[in-house]
Amino acid sequence: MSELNLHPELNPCVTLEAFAARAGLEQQLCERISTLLSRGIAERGSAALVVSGGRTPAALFQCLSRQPLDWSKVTITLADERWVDNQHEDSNERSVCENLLQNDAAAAKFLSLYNGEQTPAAGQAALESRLAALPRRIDAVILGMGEDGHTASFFPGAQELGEALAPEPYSACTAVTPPEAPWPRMTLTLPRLLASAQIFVHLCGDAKLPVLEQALAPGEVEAMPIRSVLRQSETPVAVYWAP
Ligand SMILES: O=C(O)[C@H](O)[C@@H](O)[C@H](O)[C@H](O)COP(=O)(O)O
Repeated sequence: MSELNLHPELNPCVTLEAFAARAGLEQQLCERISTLLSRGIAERGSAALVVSGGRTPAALFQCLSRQPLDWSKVTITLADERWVDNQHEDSNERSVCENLLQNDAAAAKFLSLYNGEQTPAAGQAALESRLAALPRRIDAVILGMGEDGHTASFFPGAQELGEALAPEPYSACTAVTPPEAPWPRMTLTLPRLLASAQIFVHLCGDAKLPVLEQALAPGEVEAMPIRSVLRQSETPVAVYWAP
């Protein structure tokens, strides 16, 4: 593991770490998340974990699923979801069920972002109520990043991006129509994601490094919405990258 020195004036809330291999990244990230969840259980009797979809986290999920903690006291939900049912190959919930809700972690509670309404907008109010069951502060949030600089479903050019990033009026989730990515989405909002003890940005592959470097450089948040996470000063953010 080594320092990633991609930008001199790095936000003091953000750390960047490069790993020689994905296995080393996944092991460290798995241990840190396990520690955060165990601390939440010890302090409050329960813990909450927000994970992302996409291709990157499957091996991390499998490592987490074998962590020996009291998963029956952990609630897991997604940072965002494609508006498809959980049997669909593009469903993030399906990936969580197949890779994370297994082994020891099979005992965890999962809070689905998809509720069968015709559109995310139609399902938003009911989901907002369901998300109220989450603790005020999430113990750990795992985010990914697309090569366009999106994270969760904060897509550049999405007409709902402003609503997803706005601190007020508060909402925990919002519907998003990505200009290019498939499927309408439901995403947790930035305020909901930032109300957490620790955010991890989990990146793999050489293609993600220049995108991260550009995201850390000056520029509009709307052009690379992951900047909203990298520039805030409320929540510690650890960026982990492996080739
Ligand atoms: O629903 C999604 O697709 C994710 O939540 C999204 O934000 C993802 O984290 C990035 O697109 C990275 O995806 P990869 O891990 O596949 O590169």
